[in-house]
Amino acid sequence: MNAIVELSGAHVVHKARSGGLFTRDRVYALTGADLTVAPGETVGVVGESGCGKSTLAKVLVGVVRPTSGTVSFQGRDLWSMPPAERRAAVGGSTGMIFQDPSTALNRRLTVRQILRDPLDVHGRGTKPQREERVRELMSLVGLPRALADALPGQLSGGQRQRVAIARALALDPGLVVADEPTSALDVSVRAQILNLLLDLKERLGLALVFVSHDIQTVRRMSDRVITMYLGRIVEESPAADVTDRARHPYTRALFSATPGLLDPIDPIPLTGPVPSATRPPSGCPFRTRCWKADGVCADRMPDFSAASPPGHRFRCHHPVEEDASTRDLVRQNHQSHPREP
Ligand SMILES: Nc1ncnc2c1ncn2[C@@H]1O[C@H](COP(=O)(O)OP(=O)(O)OP(=O)(O)O)[C@@H](O)[C@H]1O
Repeated sequence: MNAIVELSGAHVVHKARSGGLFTRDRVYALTGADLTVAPGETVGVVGESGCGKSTLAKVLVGVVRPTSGTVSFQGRDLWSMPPAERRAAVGGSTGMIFQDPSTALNRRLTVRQILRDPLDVHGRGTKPQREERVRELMSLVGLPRALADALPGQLSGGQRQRVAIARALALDPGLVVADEPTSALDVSVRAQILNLLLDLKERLGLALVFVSHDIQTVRRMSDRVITMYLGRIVEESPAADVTDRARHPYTRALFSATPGLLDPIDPIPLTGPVPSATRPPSGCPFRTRCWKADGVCADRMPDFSAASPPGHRFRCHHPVEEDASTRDLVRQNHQSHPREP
């Protein structure tokens, strides 16, 4: 089946800023990302703050242009298209849902205007057809019609996020990218929004890329989980296996620290801070915190190795043994302290 979107060797490098001014330093937000999203699948993206999850999400929907590498939409290189064609391709294929609907929605526009805007911009249908589409979108996300003339400030947080979801769906995209879609919401409405996303995905056959700090939710929502560390994708694993069969030490450590996923055991400790994205370590970026690291890890970043089942791959010179339990890893970690190679 053709991929909806495919990244190949995508790098994003920003100029670093200090006190509002650019410095000579560079921030390596995304390094060599290869990723394919197929129709109908849900891909979860996990990793600590600053590891490049949002950057990856924005590259996937054409909001950020990679410094190098390619982004292909249905086989066509997005950034070599003329701008008008690119906008049409992005608008018609993808929708994005941001973390905070209060800032993502124009507070001066009514719900009806917010939902009609993408239809107007992309010239979809006649005026009455657009009005009908707005009604359809509101009903799709469970918003009462009476709210059509409300402003975002008159809605609850959950209702605002429903508007943002409806807007992302306006042009009937095949892919929706949701970047922390529930983290700004009250705990009581988070489950409703997640269930809505799952329901829409099923009903509309959407592919979903779901970025979240909440590892438990990512695992529950996704078919496949991508682990990122300091701008790099270090593992791709079927979601069902990611808790106790992931092969990258970082993925195992991340999931071991999530309450409720494993038997109550001590998490695998990670020593030291995440290094700066301005000066990432040589070789494998995780080596400075990894209990398995040695000289080769400092020399070069390993290529991806394939693991079972198909679709599982990781980048590590010293992967976790296939049958190692998290308890084994905690023990190993205690025995060998991470060394600076
Ligand atoms: N426009 C920018 N200019 C400079 N640096 C940036 C810019 N956007 C992102 N960065 C940096 O790039 C790195 C990756 O950022 P990104 O927002 O993608 O991470 P993240 O994993 O989504 O973080 P979080 O979970 O905290 O949202 C970080 O070091 C961040 O500070």
